[in-house]
This record gives sequence, C-alpha cells and structure tokens, in this order.
Amino acid sequence: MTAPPASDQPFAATSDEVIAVRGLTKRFGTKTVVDNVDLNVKRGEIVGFLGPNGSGKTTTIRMICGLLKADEGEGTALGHDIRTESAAIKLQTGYMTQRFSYYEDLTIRENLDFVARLYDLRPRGETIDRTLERLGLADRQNQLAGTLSGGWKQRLALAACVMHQPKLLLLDEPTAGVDPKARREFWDEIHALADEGLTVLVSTHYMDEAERCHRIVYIAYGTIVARGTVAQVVAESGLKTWVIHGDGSGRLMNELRTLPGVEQVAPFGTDIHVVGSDGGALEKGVTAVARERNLKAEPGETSLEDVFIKLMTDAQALEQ
Ligand SMILES: Nc1ncnc2c1ncn2[C@@H]1O[C@H](COP(=O)(O)OP(=O)(O)OP(=O)(O)O)[C@@H](O)[C@H]1O
Repeated sequence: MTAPPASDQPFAATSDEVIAVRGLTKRFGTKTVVDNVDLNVKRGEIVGFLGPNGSGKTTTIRMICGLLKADEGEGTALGHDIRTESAAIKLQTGYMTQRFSYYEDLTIRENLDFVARLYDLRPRGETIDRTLERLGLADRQNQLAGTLSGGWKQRLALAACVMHQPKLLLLDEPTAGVDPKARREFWDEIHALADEGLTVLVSTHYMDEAERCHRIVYIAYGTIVARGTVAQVVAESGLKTWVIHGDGSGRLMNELRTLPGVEQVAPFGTDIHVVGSDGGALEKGVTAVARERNLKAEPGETSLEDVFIKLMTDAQALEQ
C-alpha cells in the first residue's frame, strides 16, 4: 500500500516544539492578510517576528494563541490544537499586546491583583509579591499605572503576563517607544525567562532587538520571505556592501544611486553605505566614483536593516 501524500498526514509537533503551525491563512473580506504561513518554535527559543507595518504579525500571533480562528491551516501551540483548544493554550500563554492594556487609574499592585483574580492564582498575595520582586517593581507597587514612564509600563505589562507562569510568551512590539536603557533591561529579562525554559515569539521593528533573538522570521504582505539566524538571513540575502568614507553629502548619494548594481544608498555620519546584489558591478561603480573624488572606499558589512529593506522592496514589487 502506498503512503498518503504528506499533506494528508495529521500534523504533529515534535516533542521540543512549542509552536508548530502550517499553512496558516487569514482573510479579512477579500484581502488575504496571512497567506500560508508555516512557523515552528522550539522550547526555550526566542524567535523574532519582523516585517513591515500591516504585514500580518499580530494576526499570526492571534491565530497561534487561539484568539482568532484561521481560515485555513493547522497546528499546535504547547501541544494543543490551535483550532479547537484555545482555552488550554490561553491558560499557559502570556500575551503582551501592542497597546498598554492595564488600568491607568489603578496602582501597579492593584493591576496585578486584578490579573491574579482573573487567573484565580493562589495564594494571591504571595504570587503578586513574588512577581513584583522578580520584575523589580516592588518599590513602585503603589504607583498609579497612568503615571509610569513607557519603560515601567512595559515592565508592568510583562509582569502581568508572566505572573501565571506561562510556558509561552507572545510579545507584540513590547518595547515600542521605550528608551534604549529600558529596552535593554526588558531584553535581559526576556533572556532570563528563556533560560528558565520559557519560549518567546516577539514581534519588533527594532534591528537591535532582532539581533538579540536566537532566530528571526521575516513576513511581508502575509508571506514569510526569510527565516534563520541573523547571520543566515544576511548571508542568504546575497547582498554586498561598500563603504565610502569622508563625504556623506546628498549630491554624492544621488550620483551613487544612478550606478549600475546599486540598490541602496544610506548615510552614516560622514560615511555612505552602498548596497547591491551584483558584487562585481557594485565594486566597479563605487570604486570609480571614490577614485574620482579622492575618497576611500572599502568593502563593509551588510546589516540586517539593509536586508530587510531589500526584502520589503522585493515583496512590494511582487504585490504591484
Ligand atoms: N479585524 C480586522 N479586520 C480587517 N482588517 C484587519 C483586521 N485586523 C487586521 N487587519 C488588517 O490585516 C493586515 C495585517 O495586520 P496586522 O495587525 O496583523 O499586521 P502587523 O504586521 O502586526 O502590523 P504592525 O507592524 O503595524 O503592527 C493589515 O492590513 C490590517 O489592516
């Protein structure tokens, strides 16, 4: 007897996969906003979910935790079917939404108390104390949430979504608008939680945050167009970069943009980074222009930002 085609097999996660979904598709009206997405995340991994605005990150996250029903596709989160067992998934998942969603006119402690009641956590007082200590919020526990800075608000939101000791954290742009020091502290906390075995899927627009993830997945217009470690994604882009030192003027940048092989030109102080897929043409053009002006040009490192801009531009071209 011949085996049925792979797509007819029931879909099962391996024992170390906390998220294993395939073919996820979501339509709003006639628009397909998530199109045939496969995603696998292993226990203890921190996976960055990146992509332009409106590319389907939030929608995918919401389908994974069962807040939104997929139109097509299947899979599991924490071993539970995302289509039929959303209650079990929600109990073991912490979901930090994009917008601060706690009560501004309650204190930090009162907000946590409210969440602890929702989950019926016991003993409630001790659980809140432990969470306040763990997230460094104990000294501010009586401060009204509405008077907190962005960084402290995010810390409260994180406290509220880890208090019930979830096994999976879904973070949707958790540090938008937060200053660099608070962001770094937030990420130290995320890594500490992952070291304890928590699995994290985090959407972000920040390159430095993408670089802090074990792996990244890039989605554009609902379709995943790159995935892997940062080094893999950069290498697979095939982009080459040259740096011209000593003249970051707009006039030189405009001239560089007209050269064959040049796809991106970006100023970095008095340097200009020139990026393209055709390494030979890029080198020829850039070195000739630099020689004419007596400027130094040398090969540089391609950044993740360069790669994302290319992925976005390519995806836009396909959409049109
Ligand atoms: N409930 C809804 N009804 C109709 N359209 C929706 C709904 N929710 C999302 N969309 C649309 O689906 C697309 C994907 O949105 P989504 O929020 O998933 O993107 P995103 O990648 O998270 O974006 P951002 O980075 O801006 O947060 C967008 O075009 C959005 O306008």
